Amino acid sequence: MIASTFSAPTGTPNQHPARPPRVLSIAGTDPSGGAGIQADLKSIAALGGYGMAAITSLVAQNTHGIRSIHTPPVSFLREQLDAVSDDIHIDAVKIGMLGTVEVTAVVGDWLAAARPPIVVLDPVMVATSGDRLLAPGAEDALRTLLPESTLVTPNLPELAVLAGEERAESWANALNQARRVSAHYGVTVLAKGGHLVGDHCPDALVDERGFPGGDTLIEVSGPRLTTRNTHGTGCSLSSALATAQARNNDWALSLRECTAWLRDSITHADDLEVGSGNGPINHFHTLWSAATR
Ligand SMILES: Nc1ncnc2c1ncn2[C@@H]1O[C@H](COP(=O)(O)OP(=O)(O)O)[C@@H](O)[C@H]1O
Ligand SMILES: Cc1ncc(COP(=O)(O)O)c(N)n1
Repeated sequence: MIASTFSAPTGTPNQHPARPPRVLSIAGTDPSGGAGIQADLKSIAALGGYGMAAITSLVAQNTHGIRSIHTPPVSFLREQLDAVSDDIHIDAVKIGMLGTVEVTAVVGDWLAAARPPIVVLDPVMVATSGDRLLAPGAEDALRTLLPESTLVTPNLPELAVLAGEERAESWANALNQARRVSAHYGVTVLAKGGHLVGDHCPDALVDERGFPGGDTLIEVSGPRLTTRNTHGTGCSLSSALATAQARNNDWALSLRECTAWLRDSITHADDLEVGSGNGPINHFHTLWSAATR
């Protein structure tokens, strides 16, 4: 069921038709399962990919917020990354929480050596709960990864930091900010409307260099859903996009596929009843409902 739901239409470029795309998440943990590496692996699997994970930081957190963060020695992160790339052809990388300047530098060095074909950077700075996930002063280090990335997926506060500007208060301003970041760093930017108010949630891919066909904007929009269970939506969308793009090689198709899946996962988030704070989304709603049909 899942294969027919998410397989690319006939005629769409598909680099590896014979096997699922291999997607490596480089991110922090969420032992309550809603965000970070745990959300990434679920999202990669839900989109039909083979998920792998190298951990930057161990985060004691739940649906209410973050309690503490333990960062293992960065030499050990490099060992994890090399262990994967020495053995396995990686189709796409998703980068989430980096946390420190040192971790960011190790990931940058590894990217330069391993050269994965698709790099989706979710520039995680602050959790939904308001807790910091990036050390103060590490923003400049994070910016150095932008030219090495295929796609960067900031939420509105993160987009403002990347642009070095005030936070956009309208969708039109967010798109203009995304255009400036794209032009300055030579990267595709996903502008996300989740942090705006209004009855719709727009998302758009922006690339000032132009997508194939010449457009610089690919926009989608859906109704804003009423739920407090949106923990990990940014993590989930970025790893889903890395997976879909490795399969489709078509950003417009990947964005439509992933936002439709995310909307379904948010719509059915309340069914999970996990935790008493901001709970996770329902990553496998499509698969589970197909299994019981
Ligand atoms: N209440 C909601 N209803 C529908 N979509 C949402 C809702 N909240 C977030 N989204 C979607 O979730 C994704 C992540 O958005 P956002 O909340 O802006 O990022 P982040 O999780 O990184 O803070 C976007 O595609 C956004 O449109
Ligand atoms: C390890 C890790 N990475 C990212 C997030 C952000 O997720 P959210 O903004 O939905 O809280 C998080 N809470 N934990």
